Amino acid sequence: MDTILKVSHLCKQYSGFALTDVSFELPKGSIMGLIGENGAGKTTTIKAIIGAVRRDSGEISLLGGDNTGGSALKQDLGVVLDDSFFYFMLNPIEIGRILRAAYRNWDDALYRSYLGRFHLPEKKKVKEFSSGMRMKLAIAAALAHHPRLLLLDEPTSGLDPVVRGEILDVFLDFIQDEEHGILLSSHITGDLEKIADYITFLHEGRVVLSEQKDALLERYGVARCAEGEWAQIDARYRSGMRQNRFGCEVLVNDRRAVERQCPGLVIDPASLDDIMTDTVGGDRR
Ligand SMILES: Nc1ncnc2c1ncn2[C@@H]1O[C@H](COP(=O)(O)OP(=O)(O)OP(=O)(O)O)[C@@H](O)[C@H]1O
Repeated sequence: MDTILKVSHLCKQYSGFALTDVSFELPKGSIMGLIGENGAGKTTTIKAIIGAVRRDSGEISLLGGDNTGGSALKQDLGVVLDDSFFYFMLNPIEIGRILRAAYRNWDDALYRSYLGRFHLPEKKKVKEFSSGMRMKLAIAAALAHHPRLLLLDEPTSGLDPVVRGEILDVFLDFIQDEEHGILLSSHITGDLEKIADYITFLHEGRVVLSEQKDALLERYGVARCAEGEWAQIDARYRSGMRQNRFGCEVLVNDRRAVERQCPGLVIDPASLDDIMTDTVGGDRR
């Protein structure tokens, strides 16, 4: 597998929180969604990848080298962090002038085409932008120097569904180039179901799973059980359980095997939300 990003055994300790043994690989030409509850460690992972957070141990290889490549590496990376700082007193055109000086491959025509595509006023000060407009500006700026790898921390948060759809289309266009890759964190799992090829799920600083999204959604299911019915499902297939008014829902990690084992049981496909909430939140028996 030709990877564009490989994180191996990454550890980072803060007081009260530890990122522990985080490993995953992003193949070229694909999009990975990083999911997990608030405080799971998604931003810390992305910051460690770009070197904004010093790791305690582990290896990070991106774009074929380690992540200490300095400014040469920066040219190939497009980054949007959830606390992206912008020059609030400037307008998008003035910001473009600053970024042109920082990036060898800065493409002013491309930048302005994104400003147009995202309906951003070129001459309005950023301090007068809504949070959604600021996010769109951050994405336009991240794309306009022709990066190969995009690292995006919650790029669609705060955006309405129509704009989210437009941004997802931009990501899908970007990934048409087989040499490109995208790692993005999001709480909007529906967006990831649409565009991600891989999912990495963090919980309390550890990787719960990291695999191909289609395989994951194919494998997992939600069994709708009447009271007591859950016990017939082999314990090794039960990944989580949630009580409801009619009995309980059991998250199963091998739908086909459970269908064979319990032919009468109704098993629906699981969503990423089901997998996240039931794996870490449910009542596990
Ligand atoms: N500079 C820091 N010093 C101490 N603790 C930190 C620091 N940065 C992050 N943390 C802690 O690390 C943990 C993980 O935070 P992180 O921002 O990586 O989570 P997240 O998964 O991105 O959360 P969210 O979905 O809320 O954005 C949190 O408990 C946070 O308080």
